[in-house]
Amino acid sequence: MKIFSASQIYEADKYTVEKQGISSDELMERAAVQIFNWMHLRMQGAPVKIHLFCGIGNNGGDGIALARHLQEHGYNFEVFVVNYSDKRSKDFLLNLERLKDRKVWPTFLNSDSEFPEIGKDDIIVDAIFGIGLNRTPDTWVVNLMQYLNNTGTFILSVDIPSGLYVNTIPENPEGVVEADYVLSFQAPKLVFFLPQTGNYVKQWEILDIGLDAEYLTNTKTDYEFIGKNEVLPIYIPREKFSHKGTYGHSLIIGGSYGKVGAVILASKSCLYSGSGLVTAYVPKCGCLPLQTSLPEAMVLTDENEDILSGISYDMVPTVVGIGMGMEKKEATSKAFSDFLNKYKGNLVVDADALNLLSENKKLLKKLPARSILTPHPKELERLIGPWKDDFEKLEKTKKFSEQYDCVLVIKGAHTIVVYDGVGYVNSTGNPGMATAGSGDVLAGMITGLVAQGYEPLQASVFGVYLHGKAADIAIEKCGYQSLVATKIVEHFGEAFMSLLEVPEMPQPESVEEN
Ligand SMILES: NC(=O)C1=CN([C@@H]2O[C@H](COP(=O)(O)OP(=O)(O)OC[C@H]3O[C@@H](n4cnc5c(N)ncnc54)[C@H](O)[C@@H]3O)[C@@H](O)[C@H]2O)[C@H](O)CC1
Ligand SMILES: [K+]
Repeated sequence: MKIFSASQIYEADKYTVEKQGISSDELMERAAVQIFNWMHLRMQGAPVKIHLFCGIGNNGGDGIALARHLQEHGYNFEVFVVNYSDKRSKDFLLNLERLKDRKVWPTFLNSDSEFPEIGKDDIIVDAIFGIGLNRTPDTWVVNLMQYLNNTGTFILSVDIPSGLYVNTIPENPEGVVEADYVLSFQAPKLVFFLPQTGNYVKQWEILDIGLDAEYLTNTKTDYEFIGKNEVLPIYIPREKFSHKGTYGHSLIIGGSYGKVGAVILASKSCLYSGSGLVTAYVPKCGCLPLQTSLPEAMVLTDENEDILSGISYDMVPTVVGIGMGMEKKEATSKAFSDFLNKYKGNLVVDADALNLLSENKKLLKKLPARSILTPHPKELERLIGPWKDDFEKLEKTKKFSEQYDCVLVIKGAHTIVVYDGVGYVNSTGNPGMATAGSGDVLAGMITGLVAQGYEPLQASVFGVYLHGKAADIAIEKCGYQSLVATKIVEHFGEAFMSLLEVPEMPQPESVEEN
């Protein structure tokens, strides 16, 4: 699903209005009807008090139009106009008139107004600011937002939590509504998924307001939201007349005394994601644990007992995954540099191999084209330098990825894969994954997918999705706290199978036989 910028949404509006021969107010009406239907389906006419807080732009207009539908269906509601400016939008005014025609009189809130009483079990509709916010809200509006947040009442935000911008981070973190649910028009906004702003959005859903399909399809976006529909076309089914050679030979290089587990996890993950063959390259101390815990993998050993000191092997890997549990000893650093001088094939770089790249930036130029780098936030910072906010982080990452022609996997609650100027925002995963070894498992999975012929970008996007999906399936059985990395691997099979599941169709009501 595409993630549009604010200017693209405004353009889509304009295009839709022209092409469908409708007025902009009709688009607002569609938005309001969609929100009303969503609420009506859940509330079924319940007399719960609804407090609508409406700004004076089109987001406020949506709220005012919604109030009209609530009145028509006998709901218990009250409308407040948050009068933060005298530049009221045309469609806001039109809907305000329509509401007044129905004898509904909103309360106008100004800088000196007292805020209304709100019960814990009531509902707040937040239609104060939408995607048109372009400066910090006035102090009294920030106070109102704080007041609403502190009521503990369920907050339903229209389009976006008021106070959030679409393309930047709010200057004042207090001046944002904390939404329990956001009903966003046509497409999610990038800020729903970023660490600094995602906390303002507990849950979200898309409402289709019928923006022009041709515009939506043909417009290229800087970000995409990756769900099942997006990964299904990537999936390569297995062929009947295939053999283990068809699915590649992965070489996992890493490990040091006390950190052999990282290589075991990555190798296991690589096998479970479908790599035909897996060889692990480890210091001598890693041989026995690998052979006993993972008989499917082959093992090559370094001359050194405890660390990697020279990487040489007599096989031709389809892909190399390097860095898990590797440590940054001098001999290892030299071995890694020598390896990069020689190796020009598919490469996945993780953990301490990333840190070695950060410490010796000259090595970056030696990375084979389209190498995949899988940093967590600290490793990313070491690679690209500090950032002032999430947007700058993304811009710097894009630049870095272009400069070194590499795919960057920014790990986080919503992992974002960056390549060729586009960010692919993952939809799966859960807080249980914040556990030791889950990164090794991801790197192993992506390596395994590359081995099977997935292109580096596809392998990264698909691997991140499946890794999160496996964890989502696993927590159904073990809960967040007990989700260890091994359990993620053990649910890869179910994650793959979930791709082929067809959503259950509603059954026709059974007809009783006489
Ligand atoms: N295609 C769609 O998604 C549709 C969305 N709709 C709704 O329209 C809003 C966007 O409306 P817009 O009028 O452009 O912006 P806002 O409602 O967010 O209004 C803000 C308004 O006020 C000015 N302003 C901005 N920041 C401040 C500030 N800090 N203090 C005071 N004033 C400020 C600014 O000039 C704006 O004009 C979208 O989110 C949807 O809810 C349509 O209803 C249908 C199509
Ligand atoms: K809003």
